[in-house]
Amino acid sequence: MESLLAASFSLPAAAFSPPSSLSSTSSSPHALRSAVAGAARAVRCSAAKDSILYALEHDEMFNSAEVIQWESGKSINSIAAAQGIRIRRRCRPRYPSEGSGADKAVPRNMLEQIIWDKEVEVSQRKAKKPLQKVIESSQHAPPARDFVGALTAAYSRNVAPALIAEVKKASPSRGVLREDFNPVEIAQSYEKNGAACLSILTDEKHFQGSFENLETVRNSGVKCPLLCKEFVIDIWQIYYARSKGADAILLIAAVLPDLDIKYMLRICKNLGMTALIEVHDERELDRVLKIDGVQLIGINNRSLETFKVDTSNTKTLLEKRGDLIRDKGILVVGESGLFTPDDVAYVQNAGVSAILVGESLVKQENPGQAIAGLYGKDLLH
Ligand SMILES: O=P(O)(O)OC[C@@H](O)[C@@H](O)c1c[nH]c2ccccc12
Repeated sequence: MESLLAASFSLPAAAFSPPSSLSSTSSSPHALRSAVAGAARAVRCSAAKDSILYALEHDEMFNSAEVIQWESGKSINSIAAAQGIRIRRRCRPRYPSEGSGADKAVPRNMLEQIIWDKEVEVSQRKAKKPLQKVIESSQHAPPARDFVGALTAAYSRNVAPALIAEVKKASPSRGVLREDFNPVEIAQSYEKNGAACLSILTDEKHFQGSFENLETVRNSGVKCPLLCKEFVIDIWQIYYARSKGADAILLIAAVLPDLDIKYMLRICKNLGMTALIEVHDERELDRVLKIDGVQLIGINNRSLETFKVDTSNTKTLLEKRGDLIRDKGILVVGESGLFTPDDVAYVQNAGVSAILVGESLVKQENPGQAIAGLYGKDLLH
């Protein structure tokens, strides 16, 4: 796994007795970087090594705080748990002192199940197409479109939350939403009826989506910026999404420790992509608000652990943190469970600039025409 934390915690502890120059108070960033590079070169696990060396060579973020975490010998699961993250990772090698960890456990909820399946899927995909190859493909993709720009333009055009319309065939909570599913037709009809951006689900196992859907929509002449709706656990997926034409990608705070979010944000920025960082509760929101460079936060009204939907979640979180969010110039997307003009007005009054809607559109015979029903008016292009 190529995320920075994943890579670092794949290292055997013995490979990681850094020189004393690595102490956070005494070393310069340069000394840190070269010490870390030295340690990385000594590592036998090639995926971890590639990832670290790649990060260093491409001037990815590496600071003393991370090295301290790295040095601490804590597993990603215990670091994540300390940040309030309940979702455990399974496939990452552990420190010997950690015992059997999550290996023999059963998943505690659907999100954990999805993440464990995703770990297997990503490692299989990477075996077929290693990180370097996928980075090369991403460099040949047409440039990323301005996701945030499209949202703000649509907001001022309509004086209503900009629409991110979702191309979604099925979900674990709702089953198949649309039998006759043609992603390009749905995307074109959303665009024609005023969607600012589109969200394309790419998870196959639980949502019946695919990266092929993302790619065909991107190549179909649709101009709206595209969000890759994926369960990202590894930077490989970000480069892959870009190589298939994504302009933005979802990062879920319930799954990713702060350090992974920071690292992934940096990669998105380098690729010209926008990260939509999804939160569901106050603790996740507070974590994300401490991270620099966040432009877009999604408040999911649906818990991915219990699937309970509660639209007042957006309102409650914005009552608590709306001022800080505005001061930071962050745009908020209200996500899930929106069906009527009243729902849209409710989240608009709560302070969102955009909404992310799947089910209530995709279930209608003509998903594009359903947009006017959702807003109670036609949207301008
Ligand atoms: O179909 P709905 O209730 O309108 O929801 C859309 C979107 O918010 C939802 O699909 C979603 C939000 N966050 C996610 C993360 C993964 C998968 C799916 C999602």
